[in-house]
Amino acid sequence: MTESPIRVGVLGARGRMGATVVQAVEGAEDLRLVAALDAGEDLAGLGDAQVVVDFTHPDAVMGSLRHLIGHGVHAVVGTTGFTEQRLAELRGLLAAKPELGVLIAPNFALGAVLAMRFATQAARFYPSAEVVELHHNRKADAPSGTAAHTARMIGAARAEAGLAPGPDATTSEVDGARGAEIDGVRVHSVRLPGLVAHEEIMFGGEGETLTIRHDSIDRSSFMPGVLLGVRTVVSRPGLTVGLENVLDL
Ligand SMILES: NC(=O)C1=CN([C@@H]2O[C@H](COP(=O)(O)OP(=O)(O)OC[C@H]3O[C@@H](n4cnc5c(N)ncnc54)[C@H](OP(=O)(O)O)[C@@H]3O)[C@@H](O)[C@H]2O)C=CC1
Ligand SMILES: O=C(O)C1=N[C@H](C(=O)O)C[C@H](O)C1
Repeated sequence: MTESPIRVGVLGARGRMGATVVQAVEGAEDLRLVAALDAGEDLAGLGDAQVVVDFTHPDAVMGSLRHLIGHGVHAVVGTTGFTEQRLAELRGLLAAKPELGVLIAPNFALGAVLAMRFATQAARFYPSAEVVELHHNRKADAPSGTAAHTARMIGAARAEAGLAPGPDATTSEVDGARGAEIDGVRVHSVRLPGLVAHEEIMFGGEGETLTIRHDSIDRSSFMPGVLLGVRTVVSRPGLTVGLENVLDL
């Protein structure tokens, strides 16, 4: 007997990512699109969705997640803006719903996940690391969720290896010229029309540099990861942060 398709709802359905997700879900035989909502639409319109995919806005996502968890709906979230405080709140809400899964991934592109993994492996071998992320100029947040996640992963690997802050002789700077500091790692944001989503992770050491670069040149790059998330989250209770955990990297 064939299994019934997973019923999927999409939040942010008229946005750049949401519209691409709608198409991807419609094209998948084992999934059925049951709702596609955007800003201002009542979440009751999600109907009997089993899994909801959220690509909206950092200011909107927590409200939606509170509703989804309260109504027993699994969630796959690409929206950025997750702080430790937000994650702690979600863990608290999920504790009362042991069967429910929420997957939050700052980046659903396979290459971006691999780039972060490779960067984490490289981190302990170099005294200095910096991240440059480059995106389209319609992006709401800076730095990107991916760059923040990358910096945190590198920062953790550096701390575990007992590395001191990278050597840096800067004593005078224009505000912002050295980027934002996340867990001891400098992160720089570029916004230009024509770009989609790109990241360079740069390491410097004695007489050499190592650069790991990933480019999403089309939003279709995120879809295999999103669909994998939808198929996985229904049998993965609790909060999962990062697609690397689903891919078991
Ligand atoms: N994890 C990943 O792999 C990726 C993550 N992202 C992230 O996804 C998010 C969306 O990006 P993108 O698609 O480019 O943004 P867009 O602005 O193109 O799309 C967001 C859509 O969500 C709508 N929206 C806002 N609030 C709500 C709400 N409460 N309920 C339903 N819909 C809402 C917006 O409507 P309106 O415009 O009217 O406000 C808009 O149509 C960002 O945080 C981005 O960083 C993006 C790409 C990949
Ligand atoms: O807004 C985007 O476009 C993207 N957002 C995510 C992020 O902030 O990391 C993922 C990807 O970089 C595209």
